[in-house]
Amino acid sequence: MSTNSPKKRPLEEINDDNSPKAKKQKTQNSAPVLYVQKLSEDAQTPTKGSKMAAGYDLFSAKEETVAAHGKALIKTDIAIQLPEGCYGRIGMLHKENPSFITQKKKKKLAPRSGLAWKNHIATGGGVIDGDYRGNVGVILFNHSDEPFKVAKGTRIAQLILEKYVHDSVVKVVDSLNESARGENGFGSTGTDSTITLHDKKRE
Ligand SMILES: O=c1ccn([C@H]2C[C@H](O)[C@@H](COP(=O)(O)OP(=O)(O)OP(=O)(O)O)O2)c(=O)[nH]1
Repeated sequence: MSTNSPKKRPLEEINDDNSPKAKKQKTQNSAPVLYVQKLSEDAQTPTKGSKMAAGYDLFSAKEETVAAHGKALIKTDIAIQLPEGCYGRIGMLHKENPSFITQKKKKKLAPRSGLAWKNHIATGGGVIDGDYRGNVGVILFNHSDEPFKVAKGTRIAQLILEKYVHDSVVKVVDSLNESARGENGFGSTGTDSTITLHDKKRE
């Protein structure tokens, strides 16, 4: 056998490169990373409810009560470093999400959906800057007549990683380019009153 002939890779190695396992590993290696620092023993790692879920569930680190028609800042006891070019947006758990389930009671309550929806709980604030390294807090508003108890370890909100333009500049101008929508807004595309508004304009 000639010593100059190019080295052939074993067949198994080639197959390995294309195997679903190898592909998954490659994807994982190049995936954007959300770094999470736990600030106390009560902190929980954000988790995705499903593979295609848009957001990571965030958990309350302490027991808190949100007063009726009141608000509270619920600490997660995690600090995060977002992937380059992203900010974090805190949003409400989807109403179909089995939310507000304490870890202990999970088995018992798992089929329940949308306590957030049923209990008139909404999130406020919600923008986590890329350079923020403090405790991620979730502002909860309670629009109901009853106090809302948040147990330790409760899923309270979701964190969505969103890409944004961070290097834009502001220019003040006398006019803007034309668009099909123009100044129409606030339900202009879907309510009867808007149709009247459009009709009036055409007259
Ligand atoms: O729901 C929220 C909103 C904000 N923050 C944190 C992350 C964010 O980067 C920082 C500052 O938030 P924001 O800029 O909205 O508040 P601000 O009142 O403008 O404060 P600052 O002057 O510190 O920017 O507070 C949270 O943990 N949860």
